[in-house]
Amino acid sequence: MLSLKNLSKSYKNNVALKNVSLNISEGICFGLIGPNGAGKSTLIKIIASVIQDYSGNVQFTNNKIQIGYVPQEIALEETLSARDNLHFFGRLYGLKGAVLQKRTEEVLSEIGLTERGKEKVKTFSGGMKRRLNIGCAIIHQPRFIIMDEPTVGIDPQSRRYIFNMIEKFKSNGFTIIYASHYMEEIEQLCEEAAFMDHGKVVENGSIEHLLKKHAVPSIYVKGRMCVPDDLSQTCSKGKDGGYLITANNPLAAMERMIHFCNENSGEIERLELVKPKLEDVFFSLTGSQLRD
Ligand SMILES: Nc1ncnc2c1ncn2[C@@H]1O[C@H](COP(=O)(O)OP(=O)(O)OP(=O)(O)O)[C@@H](O)[C@H]1O
Repeated sequence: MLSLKNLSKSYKNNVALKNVSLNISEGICFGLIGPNGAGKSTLIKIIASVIQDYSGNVQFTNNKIQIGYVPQEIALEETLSARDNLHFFGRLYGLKGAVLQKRTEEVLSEIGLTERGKEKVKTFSGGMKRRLNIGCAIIHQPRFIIMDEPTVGIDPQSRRYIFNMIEKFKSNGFTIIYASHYMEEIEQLCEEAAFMDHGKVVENGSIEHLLKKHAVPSIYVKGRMCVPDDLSQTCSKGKDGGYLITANNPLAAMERMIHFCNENSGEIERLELVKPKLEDVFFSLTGSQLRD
C-alpha cells in the first residue's frame, strides 16, 4: 500500500497541491485524471522523489520498494543509441557487468526495439521514443511504476504495445500509477482512479463506483416517432437524427419508448443502451470551463 497524507506543494505563490490524501493498493493500475494544471505531475514527482520540498507524508508499506518513473517529457539522450540509453539508466540504478548486459537485452525485447538497439534515438519515431522512455524506467525491475502521460503523441500501434506491457506488469503483480488525459485509457487499464482539480483530489474510488456515482446512463433512439412527455425532459438531439435520453433506469426508458411507439403507430429504427463513460464523470466533477 502507498499512503499519501496531506501532501501540499507550492511553486513560489502558485499552490500546486493542497492537502492531498490517498491510499493506493498494490497490484493494481491506479489512474490519475484531471485538467491541465490540476497537480497530477506534481503529485507524481513527489511520489517518485523528484520533488522533495513539500509538506505531508508519503509512506510505502514496503520500505524497500523500488520505483520506476516514466516522466511526461521524454528524457533520453538523443545522440546515443537505444542500447546506450538503457546502459546509462541501468548504471544510474547501480546495475553493472553481466547483469546490466542481460537486463538491457531483456528490456530491448520487452519494448520491441531489439532490432533497432544500435540506432541513435534522434532517428526514432515518437512511439519508439516513448517505448524507450518506459524501458529506461524499468531497467532495474521496479515493482512500482509511475507513468505520466506515456502515450502522448504516438500512433495506435505503439499505444497498443504500451497497453500490452502494462497488462503484463499487472499480471506480474506490479503496481502502476497512470496519469492521463485520455479517459478511455484510464477506463481500459485502471481498476481505481482519482480525479484532481485545482490541486485537490475531488473524487476517488473504483472505476465502477465512480461511474455509478457520477454518470447517468442514456438510451439512443432513432426512427419515425415522437418522444413521450415524461422522457422529453432529459432528451437531447443525438447523432444521425436520433435522440439521446438520459435515464436512471435505462431499461425502463427503452420499454417506455417501445410501448409509446406501438400505441402511436411510430416506428423505431434503432434503440440502444449508451453506457456511461468516465468522460461524463470528468465533466460532472471538474466542469467544462477552460483552464488556461
Ligand atoms: N516548475 C514549476 N514552476 C512553477 N509552477 C509550476 C511548476 N510546475 C508546475 N507548476 C504549476 O503547478 C500547477 C500544477 O501543475 P502540474 O504540472 O502538476 O499539473 P498537471 O495536472 O500535471 O498538468 P498537465 O496535465 O498540464 O501536465 C500548475 O498551476 C502549474 O502551472
